[in-house]
Amino acid sequence: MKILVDENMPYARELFSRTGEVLAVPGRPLPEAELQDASGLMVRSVTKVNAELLAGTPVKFVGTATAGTDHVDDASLAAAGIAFSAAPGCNAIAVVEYVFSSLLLLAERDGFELRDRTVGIVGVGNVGGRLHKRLEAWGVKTLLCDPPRADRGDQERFHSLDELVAQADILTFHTPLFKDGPYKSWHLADMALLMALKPNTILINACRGPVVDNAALLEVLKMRSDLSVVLDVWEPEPDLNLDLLDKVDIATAHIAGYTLEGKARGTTQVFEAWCAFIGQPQQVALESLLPAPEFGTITLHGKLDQPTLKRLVHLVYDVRRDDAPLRKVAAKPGEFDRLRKQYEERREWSSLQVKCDDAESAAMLEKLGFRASL
Ligand SMILES: NC(=O)c1ccc[n+]([C@@H]2O[C@H](COP(=O)([O-])OP(=O)(O)OC[C@H]3O[C@@H](n4cnc5c(N)ncnc54)[C@H](O)[C@@H]3O)[C@@H](O)[C@H]2O)c1
Ligand SMILES: O=C(O)[C@H](O)[C@H](O)COP(=O)(O)O
Repeated sequence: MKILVDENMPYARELFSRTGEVLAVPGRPLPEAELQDASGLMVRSVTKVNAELLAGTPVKFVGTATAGTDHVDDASLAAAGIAFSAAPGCNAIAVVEYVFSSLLLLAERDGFELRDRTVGIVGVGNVGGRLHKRLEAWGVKTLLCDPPRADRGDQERFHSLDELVAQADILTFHTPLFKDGPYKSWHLADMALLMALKPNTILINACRGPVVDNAALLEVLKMRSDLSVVLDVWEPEPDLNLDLLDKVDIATAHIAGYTLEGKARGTTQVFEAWCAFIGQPQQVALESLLPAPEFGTITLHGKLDQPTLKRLVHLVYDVRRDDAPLRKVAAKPGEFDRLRKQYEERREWSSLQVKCDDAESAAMLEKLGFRASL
């Protein structure tokens, strides 16, 4: 049995080879000839998959090691009798830590306390929900917008997008990309929304590029120098708008979810789904795969204030390590994908053990996702 796996899926070779012959291939472009004798296809978000691509091939299972699924036409796969499985939530912690890393950087640059700001979260699922919890733990006021959850009668207090725009100092998008339908998110942030943002708003997009109308954003940034913008995702990718890149404050190559843990979870979630599909169920413990973190333990004396939190956060992941390389190479074709393929190992905050002499600081660090002890 031959299984094609995206070459950007850590641990895929060693796991999938337990069940068959594995071939690691680039995701963009996918070498389609290899599908002719493949039973399974494991992709990431850069590979567009539909029944047409797989017609006439023996592929019976498609897995994506990603949270987003807009690159897969799952309805056409279902109609063709091809099973599909994704990896919901696999990299949610990574995206939350990306957002914190960015906000703490901007807070230091502009001299504000996060606790004095209101954060509007659009899309309160795996990413938005965790972001909400960690911001609340740090004492930051949040406003939540999630019409699908509100319509399902979820107990959380939700607001309209207009309310968030009117009240939030920071607006961060974490929705799937829906091109149509009742919860269409394509160009959710359009010219009108962008012009209506409060003075000095920070806008973050780490979900899908087209959720923010990039052409409109560029026009607005030419008129409004008060706004700060963090973009991890672009419209389009990989050929992002270089004028827009120049104007945003933090720019990265769709790597917000790229912790080793996040990617490995994506691989294991899809591997377990594949094993169940072929009738050989097995579970994989993430810890059995991951190497020990580079920076194990650090000692913290006294109280945890914002500058100290920033130092800890940036010790594990400083978003500038991804911003500068993108700006250097973005004009060259192929470099956006190269940065993503050759991504230097990044770990989650839980990889850092913080020894504290203050019980309150230790409790706070634990709530935020670090490992802390007294
Ligand atoms: N930049 C990255 O590396 C990266 C990593 C992970 C996920 N993502 C993207 O972020 C998205 C969110 O990830 P997730 O894991 O939280 O997904 P999720 O499905 O767990 O949560 C999405 C939430 O958005 C809500 N939603 C749907 N349509 C909405 C709308 N129009 N307005 C407001 N809310 C809406 C849903 O009800 C849901 O609660 C993914 O779909 C993916 O596209 C990007
Ligand atoms: O939806 C996701 O999970 C992320 O956007 C995804 O992980 C981005 O990385 P890619 O799949 O493109 O390698």
